[in-house]
Formats: sequence, structure tokens, C-alpha cells
Amino acid sequence: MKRQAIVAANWKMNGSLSLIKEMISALNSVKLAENVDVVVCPPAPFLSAFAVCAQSESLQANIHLGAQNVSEHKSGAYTGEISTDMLNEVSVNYVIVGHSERRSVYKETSTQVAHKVKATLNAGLTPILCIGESEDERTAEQTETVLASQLQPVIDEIGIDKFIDVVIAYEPVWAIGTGKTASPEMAQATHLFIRQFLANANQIVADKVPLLYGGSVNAANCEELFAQTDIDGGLIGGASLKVDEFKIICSSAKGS
Ligand SMILES: O=C(CO)COP(=O)(O)O
Repeated sequence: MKRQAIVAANWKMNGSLSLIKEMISALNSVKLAENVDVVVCPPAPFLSAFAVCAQSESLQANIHLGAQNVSEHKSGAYTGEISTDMLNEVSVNYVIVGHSERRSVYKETSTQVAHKVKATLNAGLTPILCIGESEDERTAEQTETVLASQLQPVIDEIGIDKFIDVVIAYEPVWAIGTGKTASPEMAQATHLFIRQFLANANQIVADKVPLLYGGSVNAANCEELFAQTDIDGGLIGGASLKVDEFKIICSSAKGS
């Protein structure tokens, strides 16, 4: 089954205009395998600058721009929020939705995340839906229950058929920014669970959805992780701020 491979950079609240420029010129020389897309998700104030610079540098076509969050509302009195229309205006193609930091720090619920996924799809943007369990939940053998409880509200909201346009990022919370990566075997087993969970509702969709792994991915561990059958790329935090390291990670991805 051919699936799109994706390497996405989540800069979180880091980076600068100068890093945008540096990253674009570095990525323009990276050799990507066939069927691999790269997505850079800088903080919102830099989206427009990325789009302008990408155009003036003729950035290769399979490198895209992503946002880290979006409002579930169309427009109106929502101070501080950013709409899907605004993202479309600045050439954004992807939106990270439901990152664990949004869920834990900003108390986004799975229902709200489902609304955001719907708004994103309705605007013709691709959501990168993040799911993942905490360390306590893994220890209590609750991983599968937690992942199912994060996926089901989205399936209920948009319908399983629309998942064909969704990217899922599995990010175990205990592996984020800790240097503690899930072993390739553990990550593969969890990705397989996610794919089977989707397959229970629609096999064709399950075969097609790119499943990214996130959590302390770096230049040293990416190859082994990306070699797993059900891992179709990664969502990279800290290592995506280091231009040379991110280039290595991008060139390690293989389209399946
Ligand atoms: O949260 C992440 C990406 O969204 C992962 O962050 P790190 O790669 O820094 O662990």
C-alpha cells in the first residue's frame, strides 16, 4: 500500500525570522525520496514571512507550510485566535491540531479538537491530528483506551471517510522533549493499534492515512523509526530547530 510519508517540523514557541530564511535555503538543497513531503510549522507571526521567502527562493514543491494551531470558529470576537481563512491567505497547507501541549496546558478537550479538525478540513487544509498517552497512562496499560478516546470524538464529528484527508501523529507525552524515545518496536506496535482501530471503521482509509511518530526523534534514531511498517514519518520538535539535523531527518524518510 502506497502511503504519503511526511516529516513535519513543530517549532513550538521557538525560532526567528532569521531561522526561517536559514531553514528555507537549507531545505532547498535537501534530497527527498519520492512520495515524501516536508512540512514546517513555525509560530504564527512567521507564517507569512515563510510563504514570501519560499516563493522568492523557489522552494521545492514538496515542502509545505503548516500552522501549530487554529480556531474552530470561522471568524468573530475570539481575541488571540487565528482562523482557517487567515491560514489559507498566507499559503498554509497543514495544521497541527490537538498537540498534547494544547491539550494539557490550554485544556483543549477531544471534542474541541474534533471541531478544529472539522474546521481545518472544511477549509481545504490538512490536519495533523496529535494523539498520545501520558507516562502514567502507559504504566497503567491504558494506552489503547486513551488513544481510542482521543480518536473516537473526531471520527464521530467528521465521519470515518473524511479521515482519508487526515494525518495522525502519535506522540507519547512521556517522549516529548525528554530524550526518551519510544523504541521502534513499541512505536510500531502502537501505530499498528491505531491503524487497526481505523480499519475497524474503514479498511481503505486505514491503509491510506499517514501515521507519524513524534517524541524525541533525532538524526540518530530517525532511520530505525521510519523503517517500521506503520510509521510513515515524524513530527519533530527540538531537532527541527537545528537546520543540519533536520535535513538528515528529512532525507531519512522513505515513501512507502
Ligand atoms: O512534541 C513534539 C513535536 O510535536 C516532539 O517534540 P520533541 O521532538 O522535542 O520531543
